[in-house]
Amino acid sequence: MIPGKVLGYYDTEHTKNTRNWKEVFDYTVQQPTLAAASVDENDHQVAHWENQWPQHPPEMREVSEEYAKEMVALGMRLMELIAMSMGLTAQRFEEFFKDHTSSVRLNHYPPCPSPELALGVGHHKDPRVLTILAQDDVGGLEVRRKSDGRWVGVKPTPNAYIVNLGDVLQVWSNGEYESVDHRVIVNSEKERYSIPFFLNPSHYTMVEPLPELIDGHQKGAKYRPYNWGKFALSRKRSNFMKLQADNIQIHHFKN
Ligand SMILES: O=C(O)CCC(=O)C(=O)O
Ligand SMILES: [Fe+2]
Repeated sequence: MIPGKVLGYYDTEHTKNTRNWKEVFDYTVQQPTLAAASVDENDHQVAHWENQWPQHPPEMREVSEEYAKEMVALGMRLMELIAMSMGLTAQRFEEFFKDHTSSVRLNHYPPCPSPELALGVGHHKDPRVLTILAQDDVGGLEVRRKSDGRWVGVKPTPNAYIVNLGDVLQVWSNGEYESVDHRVIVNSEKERYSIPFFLNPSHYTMVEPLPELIDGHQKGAKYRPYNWGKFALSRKRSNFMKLQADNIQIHHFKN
């Protein structure tokens, strides 16, 4: 990764300190996207992330931007429905998305000569609010079933999205809704494409259980507040490195 460049093309993504068998193109929805400049809690500087569009194909930028706009609209609609499902007003989550840091990722998983030795993406839970995933017909996404811990393949359904709840919703709901452990396996014959849209709050959002869901008693909160921008930046950095320790996760904020 070029220092300072956080968007665009790369093939060095890591999950839990292991390199993934894939290449990626990342772009954010807001231009520029306001983000934390450093992981230091006392540093209040704001970074401006700019997308890195290639010159070819020339229509890529316009098509990608239009797709992202539609994804935000769908994501916010889903947030209204999720809010209502929790007994909240439909607009309850709106305040967290004023300067949202949402992004789109174009994933390409090339065929792998030794698929038993690699993963397209190692097992993880999405750290964000929601993921709306489009995948082609190859398959490879697996979710871990809670009842027996087994990996279950998510069959591709034509013209359908897969919606994953992320860790931020788990915290907002005080653990009532859970993010799901998932991974991507690769195969030796076919390349695979997927396009996740990640709905993320504004960088300055303090993520914490909603007061009305813990009866206003801080004692009942299962998580301590954390700053989304600092958390996201710390995760993003560790995505490009082989670290000795696990990267930061919501369980680090558990009470
Ligand atoms: O490619 C996929 O199906 C899922 C990718 C994924 O889990 C992620 O990017 O967080
Ligand atoms: Fe994921």
